[in-house]
Amino acid sequence: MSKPIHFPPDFIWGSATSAYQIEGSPLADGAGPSIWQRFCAVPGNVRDGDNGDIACDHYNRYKEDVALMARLGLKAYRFSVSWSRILPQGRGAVNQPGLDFYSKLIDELLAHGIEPMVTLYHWDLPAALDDRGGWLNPDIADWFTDYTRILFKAFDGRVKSWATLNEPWVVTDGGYMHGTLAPGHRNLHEAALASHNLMRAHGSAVQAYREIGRHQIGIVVNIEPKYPASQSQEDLDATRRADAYMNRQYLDPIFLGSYPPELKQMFGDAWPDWPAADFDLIGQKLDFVGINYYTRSVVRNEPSNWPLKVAPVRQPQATYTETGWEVFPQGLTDTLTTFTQRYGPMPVYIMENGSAFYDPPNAENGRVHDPLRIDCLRKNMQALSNALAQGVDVRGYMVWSLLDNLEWSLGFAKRFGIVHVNFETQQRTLKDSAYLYADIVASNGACL
Ligand SMILES: N#[N+]C[C@@H]1[C@@H](O)[C@H](O)[C@@H](O)[C@@H]2O[C@H]12
Repeated sequence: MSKPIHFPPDFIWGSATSAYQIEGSPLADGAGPSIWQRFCAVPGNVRDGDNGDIACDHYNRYKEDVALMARLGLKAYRFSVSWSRILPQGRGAVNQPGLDFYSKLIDELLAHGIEPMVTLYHWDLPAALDDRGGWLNPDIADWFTDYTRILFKAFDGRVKSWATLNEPWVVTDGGYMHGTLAPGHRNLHEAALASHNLMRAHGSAVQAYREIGRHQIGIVVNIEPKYPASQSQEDLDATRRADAYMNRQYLDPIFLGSYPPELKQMFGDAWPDWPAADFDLIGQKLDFVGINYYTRSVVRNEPSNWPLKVAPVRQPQATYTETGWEVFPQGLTDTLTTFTQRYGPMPVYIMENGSAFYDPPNAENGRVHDPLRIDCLRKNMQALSNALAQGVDVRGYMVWSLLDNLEWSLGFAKRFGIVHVNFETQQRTLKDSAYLYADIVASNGACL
């Protein structure tokens, strides 16, 4: 029987997006190109040749979208800042119209009683910095810190929640290990170097915030809990490797002062002995951790698979989303309890959770019925409540996503929004899941 669903009275309900996925107008008002602009321009990189030139046109429609958030009763909105709007060359001269856009967005949110939660880096590195090596250049820790200082000084009076990075694992695994995401490299040595430089940049930005900021700062990581396909030693070892690579790689250096030993075993000479001083920098105290949870994976040993030698095992009875992810709400509970057990109690936000299903508007009444997304949402709410009942200090939940948007290399075909976007007309239509989410927010989950 399901346990009673309960959320703390001050639980923060919101939604999440990212700049390149929704804003459009990537070069407007003096902005510089990002690596995603370049990546999308290479034929074959993005499904259907899609790109962020228009996306949800949020750059021009942000007031309409904030009004949508207010209609849903959201208490918070997690968005990212495009680095190359602020610093078109990634460093040097500030582009004031870029700052002005985010200042107006923040004021619009505050005017509607919606807390802005800012992600400083959500994958759209300025192309000019990639020309200087990007995340492979150790100087990027200083470049990133200089960029974040500009935002801290400009917005910390109005923004009370900052996250340095979004999903560093995806940045390195997609961008440098497998080449499926910008900047499209496939190099084991580069993946290790990018990963470590991301963490150095994270620590340096937190250090800068402690000099300037007055509120809270954290990091957002994706966690995909790993479950062994069998109790054989090979599968148990494979599961540990997968967990070390995807989950512990980013939280261990922050909270435990070292990387999981499995990484050196997997990467070999591609994984140097990093300087001890780097871990002092990376290990800056955080005010919260943001966790993005979507799915789990069941893992078996697969010696032929470079470089982790693991393979996922599809679960025959399970429901899978359009992105091929198993619907497994128990994994959300397990992620949260495991986090607390490994790193100790601390404030956690679910900064992304959602599902991609294709639900076209009903031809007769224009409504968007999305029963599978509603089923996922209900089950994840139960799982979240169960984690809270087990003592995990979860402070809030941001549904991914407010709007259907550019799903990176999957283009616009994969729709995560609780609000449907017609990308021809830019018409927004609340899906049935948006109405349910509004009820959840209004009742603090009591409607479930
Ligand atoms: N795929 N998928 C959906 C979602 C993606 O759209 C976000 O930008 C990422 O932070 C994270 O991968 C999750």
